[in-house]
This record gives sequence, structure tokens and C-alpha cells, in this order.
Amino acid sequence: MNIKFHNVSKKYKSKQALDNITISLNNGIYGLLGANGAGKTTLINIFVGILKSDQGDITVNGTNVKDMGLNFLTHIGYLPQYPRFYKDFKVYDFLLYISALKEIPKEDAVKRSKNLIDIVNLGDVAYQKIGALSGGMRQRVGIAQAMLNNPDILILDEPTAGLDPQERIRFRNLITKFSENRIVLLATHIVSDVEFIANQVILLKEGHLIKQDSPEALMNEIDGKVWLVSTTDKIIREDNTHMKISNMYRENGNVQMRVIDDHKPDSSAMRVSPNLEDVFLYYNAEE
Ligand SMILES: Nc1ncnc2c1ncn2[C@@H]1O[C@H](COP(=O)(O)OP(=O)(O)OP(=O)(O)O)[C@@H](O)[C@H]1O
Repeated sequence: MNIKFHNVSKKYKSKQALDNITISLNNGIYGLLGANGAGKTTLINIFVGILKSDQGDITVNGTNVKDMGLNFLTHIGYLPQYPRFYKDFKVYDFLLYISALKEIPKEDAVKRSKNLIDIVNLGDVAYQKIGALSGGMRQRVGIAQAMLNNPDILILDEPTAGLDPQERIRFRNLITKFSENRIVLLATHIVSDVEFIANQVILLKEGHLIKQDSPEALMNEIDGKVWLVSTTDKIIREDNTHMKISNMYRENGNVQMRVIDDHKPDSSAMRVSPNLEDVFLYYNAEE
């Protein structure tokens, strides 16, 4: 599978939400990362056909999606950022209903719905109404419905919103298994969702493509620019050095700060290996 975005742009009135985005995706997991308002949902909505771009084209295996008609949708599974459900549907019935909309034959629909209910760990509530589920459980119904048609291209917009830590891990494992021979595009601003599973990260900022590369390559690029500085609460309260702090935690009565800086920010600072969160901050921090 291959998806190409060629010079895709989108403006909402005077707001340039996407500016000339050109990217290419092959099989694997792609983390679409960006701060709030970076343009992730706009890019996804243009791809799945909810929005029209002002300019540019998208091709799947070389064919313009505009020429694929409804056939295009049979290849796609999609979880919107804010999925809406019929609250009176029971989980299992809802999956059968979505299967019918996707024109999945009844026998397959039954098998697949039951299987996905197990996979997303909703066996205990399969016959409960969606309206009675917790937010995280509903989100898992959303993930399951996106996978019903066994899509070649799975598009997930903020899929882990509301999931507890255990379910996040389950989700990451599920996506890693599922991604073999497919494209999974996962939009998030939660770096840890993609840090260990994405083959590539697409970094957007204010509608621009900042980087597309493997997490390892992105981390290598800022090697030598991440420091650990040990300090105290008092100094932090008084500090006005405007360091780019990617993380802060307490250890043995001191405060440890992870600082992003081209130069050693303090004589006691120790160089540490970058992680993907540091990369995110490096490209997103205010000057
Ligand atoms: N319908 C709209 N009308 C006007 N502006 C919009 C509309 N939808 C999005 N925008 C603007 O376009 C920009 C990109 O929004 P988008 O929702 O694509 O970002 P995002 O990266 O998905 O953000 P988030 O992480 O907050 O969901 C933002 O500045 C947003 O305010």
C-alpha cells in the first residue's frame, strides 16, 4: 500500500490550516504528531473525504482517490476524533449495524464483531447499551468499528483519548499486530502513544510539515541538546532563565529538569539521550 499527499493545502476563511503538505506513506504505523491546532484532524478529514482540500491531490497506489469513488472507502477504517454513537444500541448490535453499512456479509460480520469485542476487551459489556458505558469503553467500541472491514488503511484520530494505562498498552499491542501489510495513521498529541510503535513520525506545526522520519532518526537529530539539570524548588520559583523544560520530576528532595538547549545550560548539567517527547518540544517550544 502507498498513500501520497501532493501539495495539499486547506484554508478556513483566513486560517491556513494546512500549507502545501507533501508526504508519502507505505505499510507501517505513522504517528501524526502536532500540538493542538497543528492541522492533524484537517489532514485526516481531507483524506477520508469529509473535507475538500483547496489544492493538491491524494493518491492511493498511484490512483487519485477522486477517481476511486466509493471503492476507496472499502479500503479504509476510520475512527473520528469525537465519535458519536447511538446510545440505545448494544455494543454487539452496533458493530453488526456498522458491518451492514460497510456491506460486510452477515456471517463475516458476526464473526468479526465477536472477535473484535474480545480484542478490545469489551466481552463483559457486549450486550450492554453504549449509553451505559464509560468514556474509555466507548472509545474502544470506536476502535473496533474502525477495524470491522479489515481495512488496508486504518485512520485513527486521537484513538487513546480516555483510555486508562492498561488499555493504552493493549491498544498499542493491537495496532502493532494489525499494522502488518497495512498503513495505520494515528493522530495524537500524546507522544507516548506512538514513541515505541510508530515506524515513522509525521510532525506538523501550524499547518506545516516540520519532519517526517523514524523516531530514532528524529531523536538522533537532537542528540547533544538534551540535558538533565538538578535544582531545588526555591531556584525554580525564582528562575527566569526561560529554559525549554521538557520534563520535571522530584528525586531525593531535589527537582530534576530535562532541558532542551543547544548549549550546556548550567555547569552541573549532564547530557542525556533524547526521547520523542524532547523532539516534540524541540520543534514546538515557543522561542
Ligand atoms: N471548521 C473550522 N473553521 C475554522 N477554523 C478551523 C475549523 N476547523 C479547524 N480550524 C482551525 O484550523 C487549525 C487546524 O485545526 P485541526 O483541528 O486540524 O488541528 P488538530 O491538529 O487536529 O488539533 P487538536 O489536537 O486540537 O485536535 C486550527 O487553527 C483550528 O482552529
